[in-house]
Amino acid sequence: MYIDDTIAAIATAPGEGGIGIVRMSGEKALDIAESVFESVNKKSIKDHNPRTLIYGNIIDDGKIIDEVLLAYMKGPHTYTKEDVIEINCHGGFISVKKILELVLKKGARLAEGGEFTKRAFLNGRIDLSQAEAVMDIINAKTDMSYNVAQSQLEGSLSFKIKELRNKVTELLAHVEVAIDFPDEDVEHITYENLYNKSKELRKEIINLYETSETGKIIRDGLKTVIVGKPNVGKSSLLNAILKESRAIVTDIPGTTRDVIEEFVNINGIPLRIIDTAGIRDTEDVVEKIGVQKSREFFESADLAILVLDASRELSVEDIDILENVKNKNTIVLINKTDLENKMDEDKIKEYIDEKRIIKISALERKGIDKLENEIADMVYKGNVSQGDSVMITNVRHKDSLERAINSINDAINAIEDNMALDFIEVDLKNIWDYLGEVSGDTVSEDLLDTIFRDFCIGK
Ligand SMILES: Nc1nc2c(c(=O)[nH]1)N(C=O)[C@@H](CNc1ccc(C(=O)N[C@@H](CCC(=O)O)C(=O)O)cc1)CN2
Ligand SMILES: Nc1nc2c(ncn2[C@@H]2O[C@H](COP(=O)(O)OP(=O)(O)OP(=O)(O)O)[C@@H](O)[C@H]2O)c(=O)[nH]1
Ligand SMILES: [Mg+2]
Repeated sequence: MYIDDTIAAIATAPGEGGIGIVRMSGEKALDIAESVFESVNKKSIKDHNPRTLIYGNIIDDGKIIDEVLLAYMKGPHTYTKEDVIEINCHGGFISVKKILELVLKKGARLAEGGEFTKRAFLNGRIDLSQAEAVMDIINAKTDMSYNVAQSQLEGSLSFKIKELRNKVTELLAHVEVAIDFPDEDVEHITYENLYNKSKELRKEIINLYETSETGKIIRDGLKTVIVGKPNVGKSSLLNAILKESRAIVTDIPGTTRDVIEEFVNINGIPLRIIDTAGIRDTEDVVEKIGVQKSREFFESADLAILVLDASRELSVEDIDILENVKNKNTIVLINKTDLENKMDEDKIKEYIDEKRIIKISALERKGIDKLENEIADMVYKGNVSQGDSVMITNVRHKDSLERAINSINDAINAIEDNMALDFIEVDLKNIWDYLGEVSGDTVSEDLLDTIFRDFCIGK
């Protein structure tokens, strides 16, 4: 693919900072840079060694805009494989904005989100899963999500997909030979061979697919909603987990009106923890909206933490919420265990597995570690992942693998039914295509646009 325009964007985060970077990529990057930059030694950019920082000024209409360091990287040995110019100017809002406007005036086009990385993909430096990993690195919330993304950027997933696709190619070759040179003996061996190899391949794809459950949580976080009736200590729990006084805590029921959302790292799992308004029937208009929101958040949660008050008897409201959570991923916390116990634990066990009932005191920060361990157990299901094996973290990849598995099931059924080899060939080609969606070998232009649109500007 030939790309002929030159893109520009601010690559650093907006705001006050020591240095800001304006970045350009494309055929005209060097010419545009030459037209706005004056090095102190008066030599043009191209007469300096590429990939060295050149000290000088950005000039517009004879006026100095900013004192900068400029780098010229000559394609194809660059991030995008095109000519790249980076201008390191002073940070803050104004300098970067002025320099960006100037290079746009000189013929560059404002880059779309992720467009530099998209070019790295289109120009063949990295595959699509690596490009997506770049974004995951930027968005990583814990060391573990970072490590998985880093390993994908290095090509761990690309390599695995290549390996799987090579196996499909081998199978296809067998099938094609048998189609081209029909012979009963050969055909018999082909079917048996195909059957065994297809089953091995299915196992391998399924193994990879199954990492996606944990993988998604490692990348996107576990949406965890704290629910319960008013005054049981939900906000106190949030504060205890965050180790800071984030939410307002009072002894007045109905204190929390809106949802409060924070990220916290629990044994490597990014937990999106959400404190909600206590659920009860109320005439207060504001509180009513809060209660409605609590219910909505609770519906879409990956994990519900139901808080009960140990110093009171189980009420109708508690039981009502218990009824709602019993079919979900739920942990029940019996809070305020520092006070005299009035809670009938046996009754709770009728709704929730005993293992998922934990006694805590949010006030004294007791039992929080037990809660954290239980969450980690639920996510890792015993097999603690360090995030160093090949892992599926991206829903798009998961969906493609699912399609590949369906096709290999079709192929295996076709072999079992002794169907004509042409049918099996079609299934195998589908597997090849679906696996190729992960690496980006077989994706449409539209899909690429949707994928890169979510990236940040300047990446
Ligand atoms: N200033 C700056 N910092 C940055 C980046 C950048 O583009 N600019 N990066 C990104 O945003 C990341 C670094 N990633 C990069 C990846 C590849 C190449 C590159 O030029 N690759 C060539 C040359 C390799 C070589 O010298 O052998 C290639 O692969 O052909 C550059 C940066 C992080 N830091
Ligand atoms: N003794 C004791 N008191 C607690 C504990 N946890 C919370 N409390 C107290 O219970 C009261 C209510 O706490 P909150 O955290 O505001 O309760 P909430 O569930 O968020 O209440 P709403 O926002 O109104 O739904 C406060 O007075 C807390 O200090 C605990 O473990 N032990
Ligand atoms: Mg509260």
